[in-house]
Amino acid sequence: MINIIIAGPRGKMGKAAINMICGEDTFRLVACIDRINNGKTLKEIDGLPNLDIPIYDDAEVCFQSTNADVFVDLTIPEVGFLHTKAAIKQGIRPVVGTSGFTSEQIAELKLLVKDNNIGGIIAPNFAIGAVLMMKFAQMAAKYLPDVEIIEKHHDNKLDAPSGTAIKTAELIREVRGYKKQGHPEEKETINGARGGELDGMRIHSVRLPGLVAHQEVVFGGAGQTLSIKHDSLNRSSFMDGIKFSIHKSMDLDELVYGLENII
Ligand SMILES: NC(=O)C1=CN([C@@H]2O[C@H](COP(=O)(O)OP(=O)(O)OC[C@H]3O[C@@H](n4cnc5c(N)ncnc54)[C@H](OP(=O)(O)O)[C@@H]3O)[C@@H](O)[C@H]2O)C=CC1
Ligand SMILES: O=C(O)C1=N[C@H](C(=O)O)C[C@H](O)C1
Repeated sequence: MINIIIAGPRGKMGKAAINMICGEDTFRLVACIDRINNGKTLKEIDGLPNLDIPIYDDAEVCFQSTNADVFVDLTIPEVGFLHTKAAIKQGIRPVVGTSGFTSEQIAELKLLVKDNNIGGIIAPNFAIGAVLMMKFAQMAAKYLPDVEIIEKHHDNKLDAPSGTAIKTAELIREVRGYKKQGHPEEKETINGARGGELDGMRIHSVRLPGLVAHQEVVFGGAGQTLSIKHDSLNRSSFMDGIKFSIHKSMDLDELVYGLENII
């Protein structure tokens, strides 16, 4: 039995993850972290399972008072980072879905995990289709190095570009390095028209109501283009990846960044 704490239980991902965890025979939800509802239990919150699971607003108090194996964070980067540090210091294995951590923060967490002799996972995207899209894009970039990334999300998303778009660009960078793209003398007449830039790759973030999570990686070569596209149509797309990561985190002895490294 794996004892699990979740932060962000009222969020879109938190709710879906709680339902998934409560339906698994080998998982036991033991506490939640929520900035409101301290001292209440899950069953007192509308839309959450009718369970006597305690809720804490203070992550450190939660980790010190609860016997847990794995901590799942589905919040926002600023608090998610603090939660994750506190969990690791308590020897609780992190499974982080929250996007928007900087590379410096990820490096700091990797060291902390090593120092505490545990393992864990930070996954910019838990959907297997998205992981394949990123890997296929990395394969294609070896042959078609001119590439732009278009990610589209719901308009409640706080971070831009998405964690998935950053991870995609990082994977492509591993095979092609820096490459200046577009006309050498191109100029924006409206700021941001060419998107954000990572090692010469342009990343365009679209935010609209009605969208969930979508990304297209577009390659261009002489007389041809190649598009690799993934769509998450609802949040069930992420649940198998979270389930897998919780199990896998129990065997890891390092903090892995990206599901592609362990599937
Ligand atoms: N890795 C993956 O596959 C996926 C990752 N994500 C990421 O997961 C995270 C959550 O996404 P989603 O569920 O859609 O977002 P929601 O906005 O629906 O939920 C976010 C949760 O975080 C809580 N929260 C926000 N601010 C604070 C704060 N200052 N202190 C404590 N809690 C806070 C919210 O509580 P409150 O209501 O009080 O603000 C809410 O419960 C995001 O970072 C998103 O990018 C999303 C989908 C897939
Ligand atoms: O906020 C979201 O919704 C998502 N966030 C993750 C990201 O930033 O890549 C994963 C997925 O795209 C959904």
